[in-house]
Amino acid sequence: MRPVCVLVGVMGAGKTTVGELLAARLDTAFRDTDADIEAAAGKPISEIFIDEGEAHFRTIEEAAVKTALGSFDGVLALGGGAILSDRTRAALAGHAVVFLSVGLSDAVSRVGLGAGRPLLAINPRATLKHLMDQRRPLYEEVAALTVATDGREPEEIADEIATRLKPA
Ligand SMILES: Nc1ncnc2c1ncn2[C@@H]1O[C@H](COP(=O)(O)OP(=O)(O)OP(=O)(O)O)[C@@H](O)[C@H]1O
Ligand SMILES: O=C(O)C1=C[C@@H](O)[C@@H](O)[C@H](O)C1
Ligand SMILES: [Mg+2]
Repeated sequence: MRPVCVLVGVMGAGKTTVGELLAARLDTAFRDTDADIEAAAGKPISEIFIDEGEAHFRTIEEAAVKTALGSFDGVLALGGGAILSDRTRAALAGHAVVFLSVGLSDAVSRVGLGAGRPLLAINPRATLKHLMDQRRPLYEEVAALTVATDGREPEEIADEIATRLKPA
């Protein structure tokens, strides 16, 4: 069993929003590893960061991604930093990974003050810029498709992915 596609991208790229729409279009289920982690921990990711720290979050995130990749056949969204793990990037080889790209100004306007996103608690704009610069090569490394999202409605993005996922 494998996901029909796996969405990656920085916070605010629209993985959750577009993923839900895409799953509905493809008549399949949607799953988000951030939600899996919160359900298993019984608390929000922001509290996991406060109580156990980011390193612990990354460990449980790697396990959550591995589980989902092997047990789910719908549309899967990963957390924005999941691709930081070498093992996760290796596990994504051969999957239909879609990188939702977004520029800094659209990402900042989408995440606002970063509520619920612990890494954006301080200076969201500068932090997002740093994360985007650091991670873009990793998203590109794992992606089979890159879809630009700036200035576009989530429905239009989901339609493009559905079209491009279809075998020629
Ligand atoms: N294409 C878009 N145009 C305008 N707003 C969008 C678009 N995609 C997502 N949004 C909005 O941006 C916000 C962030 O989107 P979303 O939560 O889907 O991002 P994400 O990539 O899942 O982020 P995270 O990595 O933090 O989970 C939401 O308020 C959503 O409604
Ligand atoms: O970009 C990141 O590192 C994160 C993105 C979110 O999806 C969550 O996984 C968490 O807030 C960390
Ligand atoms: Mg999300």
